Order: sequence, then structure tokens, then C-alpha cells
Amino acid sequence: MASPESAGARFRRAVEEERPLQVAGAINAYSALLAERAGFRALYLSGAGVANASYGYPDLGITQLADVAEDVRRIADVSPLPLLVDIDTGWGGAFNIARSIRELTRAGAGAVHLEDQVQAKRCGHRPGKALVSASEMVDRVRAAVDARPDPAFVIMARTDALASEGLEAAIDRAGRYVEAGADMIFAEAVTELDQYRAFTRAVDVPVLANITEFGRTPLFTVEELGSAGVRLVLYPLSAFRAMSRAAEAVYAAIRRDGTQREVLDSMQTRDELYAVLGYHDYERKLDELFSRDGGEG
Ligand SMILES: C[C@](O)(C(=O)O)[C@H](CC(=O)O)C(=O)O
Ligand SMILES: [Mg+2]
Repeated sequence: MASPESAGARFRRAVEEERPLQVAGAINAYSALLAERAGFRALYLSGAGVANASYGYPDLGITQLADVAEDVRRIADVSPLPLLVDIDTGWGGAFNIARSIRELTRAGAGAVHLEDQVQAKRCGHRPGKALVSASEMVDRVRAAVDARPDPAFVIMARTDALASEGLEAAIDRAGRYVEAGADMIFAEAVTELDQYRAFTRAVDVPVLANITEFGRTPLFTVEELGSAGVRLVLYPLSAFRAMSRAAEAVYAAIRRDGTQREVLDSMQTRDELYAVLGYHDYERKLDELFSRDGGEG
């Protein structure tokens, strides 16, 4: 029997088959199911999403491997879509990075991105980011590449250098990370389409554009990004931001009105929920397993 395609191989195939590949942020397993139903071919677990949604913390390097791995396991358990995981700085030195790669491979991830900020990292779209040297980041990439148990597992190197060091330095860093073995490049906090063009011309691996809202990057369309040679387009927190806004409105209405009647329209119904979960298939399975001939059922 042929062995099933690894998560890394599935991620690479998605990048080949959809151009550019839209990667949907899913802050939990249920969101992963929703993204799959919307037709996405690949998922993303955001570091900010784990920190904000699972822990109620800001995106400042407070959450760790175990926190992220738990969310990866939950998503990979229910979704067949390949998952790209944000591992911030890898959470330590070479051996910590190696452990992160092995652990997340086991958890079901197909790809990770590792960034060149200092350990006390910040959101990529905030001021005051500090970077490690290019050679220190090269060591991080080497450690990650060396540790992967599956050669198809994708190591994506993220550079945050554009904001502080400028385009040329950021592209130079990207080139060095590719030489060190990075399979793909995450160009963070890019402000112009031409800058993406410069990245994609300079490196011969796929480049990702992070189209996060309310940040430094304009909301370029997938067509615009495709024409600049971008191969992956990321929407890390779009659904989370919308869910949060909807939840605020529902909480406020229930407190204000003493009933949720006015906000029912903004809710997914029970039937819709069950359709997403495949609830009735689970029930049928129970019936098959446990109904006894002639019994009470
Ligand atoms: C992509 C990102 O690393 C994330 O954790 O989702 C964030 C997204 C954001 O804060 O909007 C980042 O760009 O740093
Ligand atoms: Mg992040």
C-alpha cells in the first residue's frame, strides 16, 4: 500500500497547484473546518492568534512550543488541509529549534515559518522590532532544516528587516536564508507591490505576502500579488477579527436588551453548526456500532 502523502508534501503540492496559494488563518479547529468549506487549500496557525485567542496575551513572544503544538494537533486532527505554523523565533537556540521542528511535524504541521527577530519579538507590523544578525538567522535556518524528519516539510524563513534595514538589506538576508536551506521566504511588513516584485525576482523560491489587516501592508488583491510573482498570500487573523467583532456585538446586546433576539441573525444556527461538524455522521456511526437487532435501539 502506498504511504499517505506527508503534510509537508501536501503543503508543497498546494503551492504548486494554486497560484498564488491563498492561506487561511484558522485560530482553532472549528475555524479550520469553516475555511475548508469556503474552499481554501491550505491553513495557517498564527502566533498572534495562539497568543490572543487561546491565551488572551499580546503577540510578544509569550507563548511557547507546547502552547502552539496543542493547537496544531487539534487542527490537524480534524482537517486534511496542510497547515503552515508560525513558530516566531523557534523559541531558543539550535536544539530548541530542532525540537520545535520535530514536535510540530509529529503534531501534524506541514510547514513552519521562523523569523529573524530577537527572542523578545514583536508583531511584524509594530515599531521597535529588533533583529538578530543575518548570520545568527542563518544558524537558525540551518538548525531547522537539519532537524526535519521529513525532507518535504517546509522551512519558511521570515525576514522582518524591511522596516529597519531597508529593501536591499532585506532581500540580501532573504538570499542568505535560501542559501542556508530555507524552502520559502516570508517577506514581512512590505508596503509596496514593487517591493514584492524585487523579492520574487531576487530569490528562486516561493515568496509569501502577509496580507494582515490594520498593519503596514496595503490590502493587495490576490491578482495584484500574483502579478508581482508572489506565490502564497496569507490572511492570518481575518476571520478571528470578524468573530471578535461579532462576539462583542452579541455580548453587548444580551446585556443591553436582556435577550439575544436582536442578534440571532448574526449567529450560525444549530443546523449549520452540525453541518460543519458532520454531527449526523457521528450519530449514525454510534447507531451502527451500538444498535442491537430487535433491541430498544
Ligand atoms: C503573521 C503574524 O506573525 C501572526 O502571528 O499571525 C502577525 C500578524 C499580525 O499581527 O497582524 C505579524 O504580521 O506579525
Ligand atoms: Mg506571528
